[in-house]
Amino acid sequence: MTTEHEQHPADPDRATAQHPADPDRATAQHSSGFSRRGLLGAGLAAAGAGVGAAVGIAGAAAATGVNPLAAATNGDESLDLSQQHPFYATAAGQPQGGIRTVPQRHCVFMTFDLSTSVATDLQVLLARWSAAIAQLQAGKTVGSVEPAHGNGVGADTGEALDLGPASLTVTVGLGPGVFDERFGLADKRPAHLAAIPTLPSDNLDEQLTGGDLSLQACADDPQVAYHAVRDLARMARGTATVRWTVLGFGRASAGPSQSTPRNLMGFKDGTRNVTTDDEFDRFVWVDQPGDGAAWMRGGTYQVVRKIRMNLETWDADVVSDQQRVFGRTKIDGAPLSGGSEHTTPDFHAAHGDGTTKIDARSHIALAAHEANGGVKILRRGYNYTDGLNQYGQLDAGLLFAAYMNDPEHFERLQRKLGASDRLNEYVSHIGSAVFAVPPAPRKGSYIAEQLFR
Ligand SMILES: C=CC1=C(C)c2cc3[nH]c(cc4nc(cc5[nH]c(cc1n2)c(C)c5CCC(=O)O)C(CCC(=O)O)=C4C)c(C)c3C=C
Ligand SMILES: [Fe+2]
Repeated sequence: MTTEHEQHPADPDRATAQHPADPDRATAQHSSGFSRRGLLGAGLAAAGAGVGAAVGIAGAAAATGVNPLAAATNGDESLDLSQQHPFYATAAGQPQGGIRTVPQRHCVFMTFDLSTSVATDLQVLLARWSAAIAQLQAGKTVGSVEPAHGNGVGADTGEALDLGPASLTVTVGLGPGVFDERFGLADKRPAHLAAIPTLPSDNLDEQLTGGDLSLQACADDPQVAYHAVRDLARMARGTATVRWTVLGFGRASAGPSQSTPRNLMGFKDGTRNVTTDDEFDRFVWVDQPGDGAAWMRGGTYQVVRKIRMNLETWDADVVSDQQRVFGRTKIDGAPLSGGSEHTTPDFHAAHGDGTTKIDARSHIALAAHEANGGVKILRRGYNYTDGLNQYGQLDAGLLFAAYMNDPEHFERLQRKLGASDRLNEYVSHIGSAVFAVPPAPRKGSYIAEQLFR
């Protein structure tokens, strides 16, 4: 598999935290210059080897369902909380972090309603957020925790002190409302930015839908991600109010060097995702931003859905049916047409009786690019839980976050999935929003500065 570090080796326009062409943005950096990765990895490997030797690896896996090899083989699972991603771009049109960035373990997503109708208030907020995010991604505070005057209010709430950058990225999005009549910015609206229409099977809660601004903070320490969003929300007081938020964990997508994680239904999620430079250029980055929206070149669109899972019903379903729902095996994530996880599914392969091995109403048969005019989207979701619902049942699901150069691509897929997907019996889309995500700013500038010129 190609690693992210091997991608875009010579294209400075695409140099980001993952792109080695630019040494400043070559990779996540160590704030201390000392990596614990090797030590942690070696420690885990030793622990795994010990377990394997004691009980017999295959025997343990069969008897308990626990894979004692996991710690030894998942090299990507060792964490280095001193790693940081730079916030500023070194050339025009480089993307913000949190899109192509190797998915971190935790994510806090929040949307805001603007409570002002003055464009300069929005401009000031974006400038203040940009400066603050640069600090936060470097593992610093956004201001004093202990003000000089004993009775002063701290600018930073302090709960991330000593935690390190933890690979934090904060991604800022602008919703359709930014371009309505309030701010005089209608002629700068990106070509494809519009509220997502009602789609089949939608069960949206108004309070979990929409927003004028979005923050997606992802980090390997949940407290670092939470602190970032909390202090940025604090900074927005008087200009924007919180609309809805979701705390995500256990990434439901994989970066190039990562093993595929599992969603709360127990299936590997993120196997067939957008990975190559060519796919990112074709399906994710905005190249044709539309009249007046040159400020969006190199950006993307973010579609977020809060999807509740009916886990009690799912857990009572037989595994063979669960596999039919997704079109893949549960343990290996292999397509039901055969092979292993990364084998290309054969949607025509049939049993002797003529029925296709991958059910035509399975999730992958309906979502695959082969069935959707070649369209792909980058999925970068997280699991979430809100505890228990009013009936004492598990309240949990998927914070589905996807990036694409035209939200119509999401709509196309969801129109089909919402109408026919076997998964619909077990899930309910309760939240939804769409945002334009501008490229990262250069140092001395801020997110979407060009929008206000
Ligand atoms: C509209 C887009 C999609 C929504 C909404 C969505 C919800 C959703 N997905 C899973 C679990 C899996 N999805 C998988 C594959 C997959 N899903 C989408 C799109 C949406 N999913 C696409 C485009 C694909 C790839 C299809 C392909 O090309 O084969 C899989 C299989 C493994 C993988 O490739 O990632 C799983 C598992 C859940 C649980 C869910 C809503 C709760
Ligand atoms: Fe899916």
